[in-house]
Amino acid sequence: MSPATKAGAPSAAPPPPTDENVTGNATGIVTDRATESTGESTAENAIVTTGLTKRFRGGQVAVDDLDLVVPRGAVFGFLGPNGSGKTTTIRMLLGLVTPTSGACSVLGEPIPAGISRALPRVGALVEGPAFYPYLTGEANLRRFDAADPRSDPRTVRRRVGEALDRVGLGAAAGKRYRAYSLGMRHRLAIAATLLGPRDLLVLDEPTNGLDPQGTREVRALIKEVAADGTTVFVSSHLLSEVEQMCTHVGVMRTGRLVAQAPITELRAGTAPAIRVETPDAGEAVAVLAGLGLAGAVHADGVATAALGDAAPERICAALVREGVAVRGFAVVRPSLEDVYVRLTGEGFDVES
Ligand SMILES: Nc1ncnc2c1ncn2[C@@H]1O[C@H](COP(=O)(O)OP(=O)(O)OP(=O)(O)O)[C@@H](O)[C@H]1O
Repeated sequence: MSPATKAGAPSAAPPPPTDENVTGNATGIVTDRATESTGESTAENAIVTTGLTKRFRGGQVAVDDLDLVVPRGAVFGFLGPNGSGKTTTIRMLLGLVTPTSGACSVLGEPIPAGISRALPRVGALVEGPAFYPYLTGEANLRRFDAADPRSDPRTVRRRVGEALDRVGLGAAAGKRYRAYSLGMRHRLAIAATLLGPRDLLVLDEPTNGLDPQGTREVRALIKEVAADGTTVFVSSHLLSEVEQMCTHVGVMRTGRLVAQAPITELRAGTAPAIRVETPDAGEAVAVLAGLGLAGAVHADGVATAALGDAAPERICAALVREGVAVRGFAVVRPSLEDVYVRLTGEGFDVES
């Protein structure tokens, strides 16, 4: 099997389901049953799933009754800890694994029935890239393209060149893959998803194993691709990453979707607070409470309270007026992690 086609290769043209690991289709995936039951338009949304469920042989429910809606044009962060069902969901969306029940549509096409119409417009990167180490980046992409029966060999030179330029590897096109840094390898994998015009990119943990610099590069690249109008569905277990890159987020936990919304909407659900660094934290709390701010407390030389409708500059002025030595003063917006903890009541394997 060539590296370009073996499971786990970045694939703009995933192979048909092998179903080596599926429990068959006892209840039958009703893929042509429209996803209308959710009332979500498959035309306006790049991905819609309804009750999507995957139970592996042995009874393991990897994905449980998933109703996912990814609007067109979004950078949708599919967030969840290890083992929460992200990859299995992505594999179902790409027709690589057959759902046990439920339905899904990609770019308005039911999967798997309409997969041949949807996939040419989808670039997908699932798990680790697999390229020939002794070939150049350009030659690897050419081989990769040749493995896609839908691609046109007459335009391969131009398309490969454009994809390499797009990911910033134009100058390194003639370098052997084995001489690429890890960041360059990830970029080449993304280039492989961009060998044709794509309406949707599906990227499974595209920054896995990258150093902070490489992570930043890939994040910037994803934003650039999205700015051109491509919808991006990207899985990650890193909250900070999703927060910096995505417009929308869906949070998975043990196979279930516990939240999905635009990031701004999720954050809006948690009120901002003020944070005062001072050696007079006890006095600061008294002043804050006196101003009517709720939840004023202090610990380790930091006084905090809910901001409410109060004007931060007035709070700061009042503290100084009352003789509190203000060393630091900030309005703290809740991070996605705060929201996640509030939603699920749990911590998260955060890595910033
Ligand atoms: N082929 C399989 N057979 C049996 N169980 C599986 C199979 N693939 C995945 N699972 C199980 O399904 C659950 C979800 O796995 P999945 O890989 O979808 O999670 P994930 O969120 O992508 O995790 P990670 O972030 O570690 O990649 C896990 O408990 C996993 O062990």
